[in-house]
Amino acid sequence: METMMRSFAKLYHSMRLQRPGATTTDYIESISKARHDKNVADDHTKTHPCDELDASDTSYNSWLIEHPSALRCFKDMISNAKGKKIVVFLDYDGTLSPIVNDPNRAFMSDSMRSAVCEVARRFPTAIISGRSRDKVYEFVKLDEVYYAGSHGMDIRGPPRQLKTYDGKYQTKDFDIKGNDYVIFQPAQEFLPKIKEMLGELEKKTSKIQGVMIEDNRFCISVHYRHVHQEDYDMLQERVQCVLAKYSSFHLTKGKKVMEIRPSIKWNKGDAVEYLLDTLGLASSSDVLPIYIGDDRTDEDAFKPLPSPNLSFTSSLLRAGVATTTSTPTLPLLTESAASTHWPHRI
Ligand SMILES: O=P(O)(O)OC[C@H]1O[C@H](O[C@H]2O[C@H](CO)[C@@H](O)[C@H](O)[C@H]2O)[C@H](O)[C@@H](O)[C@@H]1O
Repeated sequence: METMMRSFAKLYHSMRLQRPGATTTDYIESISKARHDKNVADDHTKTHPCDELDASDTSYNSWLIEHPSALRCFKDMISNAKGKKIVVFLDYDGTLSPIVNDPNRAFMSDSMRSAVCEVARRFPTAIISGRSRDKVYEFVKLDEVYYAGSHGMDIRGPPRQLKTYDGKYQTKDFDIKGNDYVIFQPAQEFLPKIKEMLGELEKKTSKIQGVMIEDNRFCISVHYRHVHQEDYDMLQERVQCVLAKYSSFHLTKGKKVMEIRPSIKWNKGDAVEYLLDTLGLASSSDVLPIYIGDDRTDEDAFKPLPSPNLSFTSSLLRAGVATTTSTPTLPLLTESAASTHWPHRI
């Protein structure tokens, strides 16, 4: 218990420190201030209950009761973990690395790497990111961790074939040390279209200053952090124009980024379930999965987590990240509702 507490404390400490100007004492207090500071608010947080309501607001307070912050309830969380098998899921951008202007330079600090490594040596740990799996590995460089890239559509997980998929989408893999894995890629059939779309997006947006298109393998990110606000409409129209030709794709929104994803019912939450299943822990009542993330797509991952009384939000991390950006928002074009059954298209 003691060692478990130390490993998590180290991880939380690293997350707190990556927030510019953060100290361990001002952390919680700064959140409500950040919500009202127009200069530091990130577009992404505006519609979140945590950000629209005042700390004295009763609905905000009741929301907090249902979604206690992991940092504020750290001790409770640890005592709830007594006797449980812990599995740790982590987002990358904004969680293990700070939000920075250049997506190619979102490096992880050495102290964060060592904290994640320590946690991963004690508990099964996976990083689930919107980035390509290779890119996240390039940043993290830890072999102790499982990786899921492309919002969970590219998983390198435990070597367990699942009957549910009848061998479909699963291929065997191993690393240089001879460790076995299974790669799970439920969106393989979309790869040719994604390649095509990448070319079209690059052509259509090349004249708009500041656009950056990132190939995340099973999805595409169109970054607009450096685009002039007066060009937002033009960018939006051009992306929409390309997307209109590809009916089996849809858009979701992140921090100053539009994410183009295949329309299948598969997100970070499904990746969490898949990993628990392949770890042989899906139906065990003594399992405590912990997910830490800062973005809206991470909320998909909270959904499959069991018993609400053991679920904690990372709203403080969200607010912490929100203070690092200040540019205005590009409205979301479309966001499809997820259907409930795999393998539906959505
Ligand atoms: O699921 P995640 O790992 O959080 O990935 C979401 C997006 O993260 C990255 O973009 C974000 O971080 C960049 C670096 O700090 C920042 O410059 C950008 O504005 C953010 O949106 C990544 O580059 C995207 O591809 C992911 O979709």
